[in-house]
Amino acid sequence: MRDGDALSRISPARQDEVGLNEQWARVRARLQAEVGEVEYRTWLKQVALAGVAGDEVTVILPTRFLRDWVNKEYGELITAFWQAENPAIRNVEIRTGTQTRGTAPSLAEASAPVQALAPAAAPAQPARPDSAAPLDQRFTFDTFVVGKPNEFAYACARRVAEAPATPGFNPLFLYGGVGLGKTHLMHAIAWELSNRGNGRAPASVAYMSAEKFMYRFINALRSQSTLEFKNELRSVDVLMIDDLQFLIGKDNTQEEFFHTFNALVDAGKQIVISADKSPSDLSGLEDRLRTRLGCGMVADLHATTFELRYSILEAKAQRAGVEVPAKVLEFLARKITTNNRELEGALNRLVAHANLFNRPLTMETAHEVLHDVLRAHDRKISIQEIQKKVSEHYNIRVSEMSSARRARNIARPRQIAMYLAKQLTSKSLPDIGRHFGDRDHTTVMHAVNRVTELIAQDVAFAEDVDLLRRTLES
Ligand SMILES: Nc1ncnc2c1ncn2[C@@H]1O[C@H](COP(=O)(O)OP(=O)(O)OP(=O)(O)O)[C@@H](O)[C@H]1O
Repeated sequence: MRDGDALSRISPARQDEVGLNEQWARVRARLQAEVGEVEYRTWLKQVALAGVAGDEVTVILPTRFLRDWVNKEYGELITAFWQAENPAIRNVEIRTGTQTRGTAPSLAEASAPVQALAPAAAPAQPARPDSAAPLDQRFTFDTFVVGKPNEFAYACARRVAEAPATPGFNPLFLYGGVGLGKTHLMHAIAWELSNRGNGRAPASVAYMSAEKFMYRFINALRSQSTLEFKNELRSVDVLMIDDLQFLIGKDNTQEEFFHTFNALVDAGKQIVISADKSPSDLSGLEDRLRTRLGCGMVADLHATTFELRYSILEAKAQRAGVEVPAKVLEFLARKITTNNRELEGALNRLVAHANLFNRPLTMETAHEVLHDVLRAHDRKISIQEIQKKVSEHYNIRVSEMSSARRARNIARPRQIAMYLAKQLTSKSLPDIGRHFGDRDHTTVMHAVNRVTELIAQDVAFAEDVDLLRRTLES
């Protein structure tokens, strides 16, 4: 997008914030006028100004997909409009990121290098040593949905955040399967402790994965700075190590961790650990470490229930400001049962779709957008099962599914069964045809199209098919 020839004579841009915002408002208005309201709302409304550094403007978009699309389709237009506003601008950089304030950055930020501006991280990160990892701003107690499977772990985490290093809660050991919220709870504790009010000073918190701990330790060994590493870690109020199972088989790192652990607990500091198993099941960890890990509070995050999954989806959809019908939430909560990360990922895809196309979400859209995820979670519904259920529903004999009879009361249920076979199984059209009296794949395709049409035209018919689908999926 650079246009070096024409503009190389012009000095770097130094704009005050007001001027910058005004220019940006005019650029947006011109974009809107140029591409029209619908296109603007679909693709460009979410473009936000991140800042100006030298002769380069940086704008940001919330997703990579949007960034790439806007870059490809509108990059030149945005650059041209910026240059028309301000001839000192030579380049417009389009990145992913989110804006935390409604306006452009301050003058000090605007003249800082672009790399420092995007993507914007929201709340200030807590005081922590250099080796600690940043915290995810989304992982707070407010956004954690509590249900039967995680209420105990949540209560323990809350307790530690309110009164760290209370005997009986130190260390706090959180364990459970993949994606059940261990990291979320750890970050929530860290945010809480680092923003403490009521006259209490913010605690210094070091959160890192066990893997990072090991690499930091190895680096310290190499650069002969183990003393600094030890001092750095031992100076914190709270040490959190995520995914401790990574230390299995890493004897030297375990040893170092054991000493750090002891030094901190002896000094009255809080330790929070997460792992995929309980301390007693973490075979491969040294016995003395396992014993110490289990001597505080051990809390299990159990596999989620349908109710918890539904509540998580509901809360996340609400936060995203997108109306998702209860039927769609229920469908996702029934279908994606293994881990909350996948559940959230599926919802995010639906939300992005709804935002992009500005269309309400329906069951059809959910099936369309998430077909790959759903297929992976397929309960392996068989065609025979579908044929049986549909026959029962329409009160016909199962053998009619394969018969040559073309009477409407037989042919329509047969078409519905073919449609459901296409939707709910991963079988190909010829495969499906074979199960229905060796019919040709074009017959199956016709059935799928006909049922799709009828669903769009006839509400009662759509409800009938949906009911059958839900019965089969439950
Ligand atoms: N109870 C919950 N309420 C809201 N969001 C949740 C909940 N449980 C999990 N999540 C979300 O699911 C995703 C995965 O959670 P998290 O990363 O905390 O899992 P984890 O148990 O640490 O997994 P791993 O074993 O892979 O480290 C995150 O986006 C998190 O916000």
